[in-house]
Amino acid sequence: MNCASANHDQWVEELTSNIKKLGIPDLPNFPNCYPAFNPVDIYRAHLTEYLAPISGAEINVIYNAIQWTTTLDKGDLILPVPALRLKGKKPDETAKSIVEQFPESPLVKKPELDKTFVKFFFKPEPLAQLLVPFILKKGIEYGFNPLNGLRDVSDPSKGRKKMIVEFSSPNIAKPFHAGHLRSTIIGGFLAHLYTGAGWDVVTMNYLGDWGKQYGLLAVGFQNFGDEDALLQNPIGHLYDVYVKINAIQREEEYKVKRLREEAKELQAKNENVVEKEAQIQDILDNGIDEQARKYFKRMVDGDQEAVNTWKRFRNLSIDKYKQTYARLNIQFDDYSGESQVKEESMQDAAKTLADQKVSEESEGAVVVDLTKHSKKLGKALVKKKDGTSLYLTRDIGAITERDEKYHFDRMIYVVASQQDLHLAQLFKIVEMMGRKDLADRCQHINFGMVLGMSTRKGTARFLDDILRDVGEKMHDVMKTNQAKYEQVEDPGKTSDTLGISAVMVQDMTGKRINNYDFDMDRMCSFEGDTGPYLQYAHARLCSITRKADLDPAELTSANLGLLTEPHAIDLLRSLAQWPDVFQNTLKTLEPVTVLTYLFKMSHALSSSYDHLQVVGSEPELKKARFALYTCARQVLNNGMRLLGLTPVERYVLERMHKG
Ligand SMILES: NC(=[NH2+])NCCC[C@H](N)C(=O)O
Repeated sequence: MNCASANHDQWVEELTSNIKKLGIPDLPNFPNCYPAFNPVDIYRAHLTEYLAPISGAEINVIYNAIQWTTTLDKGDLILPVPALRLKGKKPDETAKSIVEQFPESPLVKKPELDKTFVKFFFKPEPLAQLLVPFILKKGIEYGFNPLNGLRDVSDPSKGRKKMIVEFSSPNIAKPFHAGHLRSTIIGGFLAHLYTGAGWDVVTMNYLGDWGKQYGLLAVGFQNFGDEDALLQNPIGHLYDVYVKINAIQREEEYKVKRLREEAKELQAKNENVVEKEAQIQDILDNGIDEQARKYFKRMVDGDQEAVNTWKRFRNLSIDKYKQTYARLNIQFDDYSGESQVKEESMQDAAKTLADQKVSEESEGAVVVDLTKHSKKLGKALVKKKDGTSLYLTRDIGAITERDEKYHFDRMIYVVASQQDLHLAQLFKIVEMMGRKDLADRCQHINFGMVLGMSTRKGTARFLDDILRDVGEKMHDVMKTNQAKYEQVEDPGKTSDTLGISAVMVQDMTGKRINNYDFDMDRMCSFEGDTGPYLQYAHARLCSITRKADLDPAELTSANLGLLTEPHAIDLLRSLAQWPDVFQNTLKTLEPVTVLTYLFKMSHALSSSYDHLQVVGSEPELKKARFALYTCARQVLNNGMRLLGLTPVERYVLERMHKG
């Protein structure tokens, strides 16, 4: 996607000659206008040129005022006249005079008036001539725009902007809960989004892998660890070990409490408490909690053996995570984590906070009083009485380290909204340290909860369990159509992919901030806007390609003037919107923006099948329709990949070929 490449130059030449044939003299050149990436920008520029003399508004204002529409009955592009900010003129009158004076255009029909709006509809034939070769040429890049990420659009040599997306970030030896699942899905999507926009994206996983509880885990392993089990299933085994040792620790805690009460009672009766106190002291000195504390201290002090054991647990867990992430099309460039934050960076930050009188001592601990800025932010603890760091302290150290290591232009933290306060405190403290520049480059992307996520066998613990369950469910469903089932090459793999799509699409169906119910039946259903439905739409297009048995190279010679039916035209109009949907998604940062579009497009597609048959049509018509469906498949494929889905080429389901 190098815009300076010979490939790109050749494409620009081709496109220029193509639009000349349509009566447009040259490719437009405006700020925010990317004709080589977004065909609708050619229309925007064309409309701007026609609107300038008749509206009296300024060119840039007009260009930016022209909007895309979410439903095609509103037109392909729409001009809200008030957005032209023409002083002293009534918008409805201006709109009327624009409609009356708008000259005959090679690209759009006569505009329509709708109160203070002017609606523009694309002429079908030029649209087909412009769009189909455009999509065929751009292929897997259609819709994406690598120029968005340039530091300076007029000078690509200044390089691309750098983005860190921190997401997923599970805690080792703890369950991978729904919050991590959502962070993984949304973060993966954001990474694809910014990569598609030409940013230089670093994906980062910030593991929860530090703190006294990891000393506890090591002690647990000394007691209950099993080498074979560890190697076979590190995540599951470490979790089991953790649960066991944690139970003992709790028991001891409870025992101390009870002994203390008993000692109190004895004291009240003036009896001897020496024995009870010795028992209490023994637990406090030698119990699991103290062992864990000592072990963690060894880790902090860099004791080789302790550190190595810890590294092993961590590395084995990461290897396993990697396999699971790969199923979701996700790779991390950087497995960082709380354990990786240097003591030095935390101390530097602590010193700055103290020097600037931002932090203060409070009963032996160190706090930052944020209530001066906002009551909601409260007082944040940054150092415990015993001098050890906290989750927040480590995040403060980490943010400065990342800045030094990556010099990022922006960083996104994809974390559940339960941690809104934590991240707000983090950003505020960084600002108060005199690093507003750094805080301003960071953003918290939050999301709501998943309710009732459980597997067939009980409460969900790990991502793998969830994916296995939905995969099995999809497999069952596929088997209900035995004849079709037999055509699927690797049903296990296909059902796995479908299951993953089901989970992901359900997750992305609402706005991020909304909670939703984890509903396995609904997400695996083919009725309604689900992952399997989207996969079905894609697989069906692939099947058309197979059956048409045409050489893709022949498509360039298709007679696109034959695409005249309303269904064909509406499908083309919908396909033209995809680059604008992508641009809009960069603003909303919501996967649902993409998903809503893909479902709408798929519906247009499915209602067109009966009207636009490929097999059995005249050869020329067959070719033209095949070109149209090839474009639709490309757009669906690009959209699905942006969401992190793996489009399947062949699969079966109950309602197959119903539509
Ligand atoms: N920089 C951060 N604090 N990222 C979020 C980490 C999430 C944390 N490991 C948890 O599970 O709650």
